[in-house]
Amino acid sequence: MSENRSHAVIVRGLEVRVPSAAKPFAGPLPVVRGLDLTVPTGQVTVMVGANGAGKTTTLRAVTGAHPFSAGSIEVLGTALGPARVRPPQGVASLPGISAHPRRWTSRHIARMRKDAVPGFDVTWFEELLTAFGIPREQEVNRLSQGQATQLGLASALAQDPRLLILDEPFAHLDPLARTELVDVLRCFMAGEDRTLLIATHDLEGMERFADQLVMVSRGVDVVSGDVESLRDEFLLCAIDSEVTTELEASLVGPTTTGAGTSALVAVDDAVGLPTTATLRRPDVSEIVTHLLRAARDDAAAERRTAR
Ligand SMILES: Nc1ncnc2c1ncn2[C@@H]1O[C@H](COP(=O)(O)OP(=O)(O)OP(=O)(O)O)[C@@H](O)[C@H]1O
Repeated sequence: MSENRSHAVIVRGLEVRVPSAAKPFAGPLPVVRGLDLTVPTGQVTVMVGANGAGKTTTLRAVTGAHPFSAGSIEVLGTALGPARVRPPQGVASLPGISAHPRRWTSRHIARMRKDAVPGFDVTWFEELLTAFGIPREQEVNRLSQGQATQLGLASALAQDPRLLILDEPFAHLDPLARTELVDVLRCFMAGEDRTLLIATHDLEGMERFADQLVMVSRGVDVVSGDVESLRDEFLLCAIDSEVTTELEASLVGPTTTGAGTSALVAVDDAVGLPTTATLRRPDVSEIVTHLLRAARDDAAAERRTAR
């Protein structure tokens, strides 16, 4: 299998610039700065990162909704030009490329999608709306934020895409709707040749669902790999004794509370821990939380050094 067939998305050295809010007359500033991303075909890739890390901007570039200034993007074997473009056929995303007129109802959207998107399955769209409990005649501008998200998801899923790109699909969903969406996405992935790229802060229920993890910090990918390998690479340790500077150097993203210090530690470094330390295998959410803390602490240390 060529790399293009084995990867639904290949991003190399991506740079995306946005206008500076602080200096509106200055040129656009890069907020994605040399990012690499590969999304294996047939797998679920989860993109994580702190607020403002550049996840949405990256996904907008990958869906052709935002121009990029350097690097390359290939989606389903098609190279995207640096200008704003339509994504190749077979790609659906949330939020979609075009916003719907605010007075439209789901019936208008079904009609428009059916005409515009080859393979749009109106029956599946209607079934998803029923499952999500979206009122058919409600105007889009009168839907709650969670319902608007569900409408967008139904519209994306009914396109029967090979590649589904979702930015924060769980935001605004109640716990039941969230759980049901994970089930819908599991069904989607059970289909042949399906790939999911999802940016989320919410990793609950992602065990045994997420295959690949990409962590973005300040516009670059700082960690990427398959979830099970990352879980094998680290242990979660709890230390209830004093953490010396030497010991701290081997801890990843440590946090100290009254109950002691908790951190990730590379499996090879675990031998250097105090004998009273307890160790166990971390889950995805724990890995991400500690890696995010490590990235934030590194950024703060860099800023201090630069002063
Ligand atoms: N249109 C814009 N104009 C100016 N700045 C922007 C614009 N879009 C994004 N940015 C800036 O780019 C940076 C990255 O934003 P982005 O939305 O990609 O982050 P994110 O990782 O998706 O964050 P979050 O998790 O909070 O959604 C932020 O500093 C943001 O303020």
